[in-house]
Amino acid sequence: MNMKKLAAEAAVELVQDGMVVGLGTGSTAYWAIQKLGHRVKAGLRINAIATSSSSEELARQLEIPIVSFADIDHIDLTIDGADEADSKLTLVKGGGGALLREKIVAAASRIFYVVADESKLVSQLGAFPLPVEVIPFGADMTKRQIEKLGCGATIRMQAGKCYITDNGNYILDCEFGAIHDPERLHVQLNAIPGVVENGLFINMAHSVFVGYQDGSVRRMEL
Ligand SMILES: O=C(CO)[C@H](O)[C@H](O)COP(=O)(O)O
Repeated sequence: MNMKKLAAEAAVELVQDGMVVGLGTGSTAYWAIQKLGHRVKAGLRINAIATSSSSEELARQLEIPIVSFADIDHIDLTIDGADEADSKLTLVKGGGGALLREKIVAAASRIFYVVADESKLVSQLGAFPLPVEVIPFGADMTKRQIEKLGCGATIRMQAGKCYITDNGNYILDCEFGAIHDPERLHVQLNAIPGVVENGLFINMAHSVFVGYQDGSVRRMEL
């Protein structure tokens, strides 16, 4: 059972003609973009804005019209994945390294739908290391400052080199353990010079569509 595909397709059913749609990043958002591609081929008229170069490339292959922020003043609906979601719909995101663009796009969206398989639902955030995007200059110092907040941080690597985001930055994966006060941590992290953004998405998601092993999809709302 492809739980990610089920959840993604349920959310894409709600996309309407004429919308500006935010395209997420990752293996669940992949299925949403595929489904949107099918719907566009069948006549759905939308414009889309992508949260990563990889999602933009996929959308272009599927002939989904792509716009930029210069062309629009808001996004109607964004569909994106998550690494963790709790019962308040607070999220940890950034496992795919796209958290900054994902947060910019989500913040510009009237509706933000999260799509996930059931493994992403948690009673307590923090088992997944929190991704934090940092400027390369002084990254080792920024890392030490972040660690003073009570975590071990690791610079994300890819093929033996520092992973570079679409924005030319590094990702620090920060192991805080249980995150009891996400609002406070969010403020503390973003106050550190060198931190661009962190992967906590608080009061942003309107619904989380969860795909289950038995083939059902449940929509979580507050
Ligand atoms: O935040 C993200 C990318 O930066 C993804 O949404 C998150 O990592 C979930 O990915 P997947 O759907 O592959 O499990």
